[in-house]
Amino acid sequence: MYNPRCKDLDRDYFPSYHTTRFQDQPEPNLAVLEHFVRVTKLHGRELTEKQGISVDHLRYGEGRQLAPLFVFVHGGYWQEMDMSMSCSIVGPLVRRGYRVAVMDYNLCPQVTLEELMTQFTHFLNWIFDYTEMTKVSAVTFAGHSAGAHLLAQILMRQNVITAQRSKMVWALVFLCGVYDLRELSNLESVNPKNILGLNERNIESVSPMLWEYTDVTVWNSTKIYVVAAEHDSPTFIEQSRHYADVLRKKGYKASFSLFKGYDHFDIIEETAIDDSDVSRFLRNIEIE
Ligand SMILES: N[C@@H](CC(=O)c1ccccc1NC=O)C(=O)O
Repeated sequence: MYNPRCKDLDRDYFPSYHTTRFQDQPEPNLAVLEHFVRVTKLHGRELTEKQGISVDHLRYGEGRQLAPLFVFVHGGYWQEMDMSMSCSIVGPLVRRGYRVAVMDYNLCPQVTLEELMTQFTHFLNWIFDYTEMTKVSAVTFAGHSAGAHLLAQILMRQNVITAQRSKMVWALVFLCGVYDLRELSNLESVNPKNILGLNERNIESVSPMLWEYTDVTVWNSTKIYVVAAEHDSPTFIEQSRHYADVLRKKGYKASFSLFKGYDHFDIIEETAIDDSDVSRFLRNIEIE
């Protein structure tokens, strides 16, 4: 167990129960999630309405000059949220000279998690084709929660990610993710009626914590940041700490950090604010 003292795993795997905000509301967990959806959707709309940034699936830079690309993969435990709630991160990065790609993906149970993971590798392939076609200078990938889990595959798919491609990757940012799915696969709260399609046969192959990593050296120019929020559950925090350890022991340049003051949701909401702690962290990645 990631948190041996945990008495209620359902609770530990329900990020909204761990917020310290909205305590004056009858159900703070519902309030934090409702707030997250409202605020992140607003961030998306404001990009076009107030900030003059066009959000298609990709924002192209003016002309074809070299620019770094930032790719964001949203969370929602593979079954909720979509692109319209995933644009908070765009504004501050565009203002720093990045192009930003925000990924949309099929949700469970329309696809099983295994199918979604396969589709994610197609997305990675497409992104790298795009970087090659449009002269992107470097790429940073960030995933939140379930999106961090999906992103972990980038380290495994040598058939898609050639050495030349991994050298283009400045950083991988894993925000508040889960990397070992064994505990959550039987929780009705996270996997109702097994909509993720998990079983004993596939549980290890969908758990990045348990993978054998080979070809680590092709990633020696990529920094890996494994981040958890202070007000994530102890289980979530330990998953991140442990995953950073696993990666470091394999030889990756991986670090763990706990972001003070944030919960699972405002760590994303505040990516929309140019001088928030999380935006400052994302911005510093390029100069570290
Ligand atoms: N229903 C969950 C929501 C959730 O897990 C979640 C929501 C938005 C973004 C990320 C999430 N978690 C991981 O992917 C909860 O209330 O905590």
